[in-house]
Amino acid sequence: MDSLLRHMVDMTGHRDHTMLDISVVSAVQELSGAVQTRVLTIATVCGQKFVRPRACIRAGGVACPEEAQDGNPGEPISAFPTLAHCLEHHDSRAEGSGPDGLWRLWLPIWFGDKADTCLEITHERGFTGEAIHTISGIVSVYRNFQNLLDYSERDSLTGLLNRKTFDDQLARMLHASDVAPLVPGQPERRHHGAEEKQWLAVIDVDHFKGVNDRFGHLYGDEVLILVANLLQSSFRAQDRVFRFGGEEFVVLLRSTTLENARKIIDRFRTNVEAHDFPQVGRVTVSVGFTSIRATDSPVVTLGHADQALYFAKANGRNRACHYDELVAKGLLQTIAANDIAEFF
Ligand SMILES: Nc1nc2c(ncn2[C@@H]2O[C@H](COP(=O)(O)OP(=O)(O)OP(=O)(O)O)[C@@H](O)[C@H]2O)c(=O)[nH]1
Repeated sequence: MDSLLRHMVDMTGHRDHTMLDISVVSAVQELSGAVQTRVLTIATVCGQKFVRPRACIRAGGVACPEEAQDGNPGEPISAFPTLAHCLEHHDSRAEGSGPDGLWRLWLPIWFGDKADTCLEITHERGFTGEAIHTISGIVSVYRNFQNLLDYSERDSLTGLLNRKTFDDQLARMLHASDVAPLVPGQPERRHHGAEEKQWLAVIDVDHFKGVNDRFGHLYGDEVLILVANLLQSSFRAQDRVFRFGGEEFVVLLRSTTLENARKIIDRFRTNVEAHDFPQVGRVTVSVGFTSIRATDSPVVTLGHADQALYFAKANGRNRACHYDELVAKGLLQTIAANDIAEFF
């Protein structure tokens, strides 16, 4: 019992999804004597379900997060027929033995009718009723805590990630293996296509004060919710979309070329322009974007995107401007890091 309590204290002490995943696999692994315990992400891509490990621990091994690989959604759910059947029937658990002779227990984490996380426990023998009871208890605490973390990371109006989460996500992006630190005097090392980079875009709704003044705050709020929906449908699953507050949004775009970043951002801008907003009609957005360099602090990167956004606002609105291009053309001055810090 002491061990169970220790694991519960450890699990609920985290304020981060990755650490929470690691502590749940460690707890289940130790208490059930399993061969392997994994947290799986169940992602839906183009209507098809895929399964990807997110954290894993093996007998005698060390728990570790599994790195998501860009563009790889994981294995198709058809490789997990028992789990697929369980999800289809909204069951709370499923068990079965595999071709390797090992026994597996799957416990999907249901939120309403959606389960995008599942615990998988592999054992040499079947599970006793008592073991399933204990594991299910741990999974319930994990589920509640995950819900709490989600709530604290999201903006209550739009459901997008909030400003508080941004610094952490940007730091992770900077530490990801595909962002190579720049060594002065040496060319940038790249892991994907020659021109692939990470990008940060700041998006601001044009003349939003006018929307509130003419139609009232309720319609203003609805515009923000619809813009958030358009953001989520216009960007890819591996990109991250945040509401920074008010009518300002930020997107982190993963590994893509300048040409693609421009195309994706412009597709979003035209999607907003073409959308018929109830009562309000036409709404437009301005965007400033910049590449993310490992040598620049988050404040400097945000400052660059903001400078490009203000240029877009001052030059007609309803347009997307690229910071580095404006600087190269002499249309923007680079501001020293100290001066940018004073703005924030
Ligand atoms: N409805 C609603 N309005 C908000 C919210 N947060 C901020 N606002 C309003 O957003 C407006 C922002 O106006 P401004 O910063 O003057 O900018 P703008 O009118 O969009 O003009 P430009 O950015 O120059 O195109 C203000 O009137 C705020 O009160 C919110 O959550 N809901």
